[in-house]
Amino acid sequence: MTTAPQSAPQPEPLWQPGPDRIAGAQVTRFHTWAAAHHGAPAPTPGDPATSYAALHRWSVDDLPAFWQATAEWFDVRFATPYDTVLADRAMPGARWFPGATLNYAEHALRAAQDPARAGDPALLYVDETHEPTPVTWADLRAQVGSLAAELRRLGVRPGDRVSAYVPNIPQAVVALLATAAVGAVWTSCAPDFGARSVLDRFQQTEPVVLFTVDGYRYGGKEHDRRDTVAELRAELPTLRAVVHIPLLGTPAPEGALNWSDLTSNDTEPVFEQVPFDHPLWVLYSSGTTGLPKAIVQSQGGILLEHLKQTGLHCDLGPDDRFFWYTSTGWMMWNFLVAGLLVGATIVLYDGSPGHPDISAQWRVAEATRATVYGTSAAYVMACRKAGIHPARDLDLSAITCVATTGSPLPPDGFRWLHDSFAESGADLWTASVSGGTDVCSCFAGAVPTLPVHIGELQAACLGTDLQAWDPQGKPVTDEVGELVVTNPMPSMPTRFWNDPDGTRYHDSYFDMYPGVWRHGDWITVTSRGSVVIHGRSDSTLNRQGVRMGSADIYEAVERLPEVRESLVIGLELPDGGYWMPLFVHLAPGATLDDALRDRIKRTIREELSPRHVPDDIIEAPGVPHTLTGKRIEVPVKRLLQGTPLDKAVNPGSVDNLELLRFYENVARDRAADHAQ
Ligand SMILES: CC(=O)CC(=O)O
Repeated sequence: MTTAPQSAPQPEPLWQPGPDRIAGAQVTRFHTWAAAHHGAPAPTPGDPATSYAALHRWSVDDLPAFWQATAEWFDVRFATPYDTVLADRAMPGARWFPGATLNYAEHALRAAQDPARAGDPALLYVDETHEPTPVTWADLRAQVGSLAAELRRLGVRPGDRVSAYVPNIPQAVVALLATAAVGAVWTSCAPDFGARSVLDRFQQTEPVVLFTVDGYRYGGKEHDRRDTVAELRAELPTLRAVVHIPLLGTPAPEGALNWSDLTSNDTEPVFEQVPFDHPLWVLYSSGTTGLPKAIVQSQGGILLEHLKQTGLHCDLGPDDRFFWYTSTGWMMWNFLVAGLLVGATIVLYDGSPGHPDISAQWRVAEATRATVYGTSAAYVMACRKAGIHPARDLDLSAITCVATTGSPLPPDGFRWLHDSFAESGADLWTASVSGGTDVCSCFAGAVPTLPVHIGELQAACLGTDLQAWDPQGKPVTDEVGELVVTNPMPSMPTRFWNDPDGTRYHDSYFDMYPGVWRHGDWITVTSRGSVVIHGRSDSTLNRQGVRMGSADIYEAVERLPEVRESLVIGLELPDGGYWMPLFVHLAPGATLDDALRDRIKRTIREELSPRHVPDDIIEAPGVPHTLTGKRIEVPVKRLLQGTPLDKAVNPGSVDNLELLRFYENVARDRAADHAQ
């Protein structure tokens, strides 16, 4: 596989943490403590890169010691002790902390019991008015206690599924924590998902309760979802209760319970102590080519992994305000909630990133004094293109870190973030992170003690033996390979919900390299330990045996102001040939004439290589995405290969099904041309 030219051997970092930040980082303190108490190698004074590399090596070579240290460092409360840390390290099938019982929600609400913090905000809720509304730790705990008691009264038992069709509002967090307190299993969809998409998910998990809004506000408009809710109720026969959250102010429909009635008794929460591997929630894959995978993650596994991520990697603590722009239909929402585990205030924004204008997310960060702000790489690139200056025009002085995910952050995105904060004198840590729904976490990303190099994730995360492998299963460095993880992580799925013999789970990650997690991304692990993500390996472009990542092409092409978004597809033809069209969605006012075509080709040739230059450049009315905003490549490839639309894609998984008709027509026209 060829990729964008790699950085020179020792490039200048874009950013370097100062000595105070390194000394104050929680991972630094953890390292010193783990060396004293758990056999980690001693930190190398004055050399944070060597220190982190040694800590990471230890964390993957001695998994039990690392995870035991993590549990102790974060003071995880086991109601019954564990027999051993890792009884079986097989993948799939690893057995973590057998014998232990605990409760995730109990940990998320710990700060509420500190009298000094009970009146501080646990949640800061912001809608499109951009006016923050706090929910204190004490309020959050009381509401969770009340709702958990009501759920029990409704007959909800450990293991029952509790579903939610709600946006990113405080009620969603309360309902998740109450569900976890009971030991029931949470599952959510955002209310912009249509009925079919929700049913594809919830019909697999058969919930007994549905929390639902009547509608939501987005982009300055009200979106009434009462008809969809009625359809969900009709199609989910396992429901025993429906709880109505009147976001638009409508009365509860017939037979539904009122949110406020269930959450207003000031009841001490009772936390069911469940086994470590007891299911916490079911997340779903995008399901573009079939039913979404119903991914089960455990209470203990998520608790430990998220403590590690928020505390050691994002460096969050009680003084932080953690904002990630997300929805309840994306695992980054679950990751955002994890801020509570380390006592941080979490910022919930329910609204459009572009209302009233492209600066909306930055305004939320300003209004809430967010310290760590996460968003999508696509939003950063859109801000760059729009030419805004958020750090100059707003007071973003509380922000210490901007993190991105969703797709690789292109080098121009790193530069833009860094430069726009530097122009107002700020020292911004830019963290591009990558993982997935499958582990509800990151494999590589933020490390507060390491430098940031343009286009690179700082390092593999602790306890994650992340490697790039060639097709023979040999690790490669400074070369592109398949992203694999050679050791189990506690947040890996315990199973898929609807997969009794585990076949779908096994085939999703373990068929290429038995016993090793293969994620489906192309990556480079550099000799400096940083990581570059090149895109999905299931949509690889492969021209005459040379493999290329689509992300590299997007990055080059979308730098041109005329190109709003692009989609490249590589098609093996029946005659042994290869066709690689590039679809471009143009910016308003731009025209795809010969001059623009030439400029696109020249840009790709010069920035990547002649092999990356597409065979055709075709104007498209838009690029289809999954419901969590990722470009849809594989289904478009199938359409171009002649697969009918209803077989190429699961309609419930796409943001704009109509767009796919355009790609279907391209396939039809091509087939007609070839028939002549
Ligand atoms: C952490 C992630 O990898 C999030 C995503 O891109 O879905």
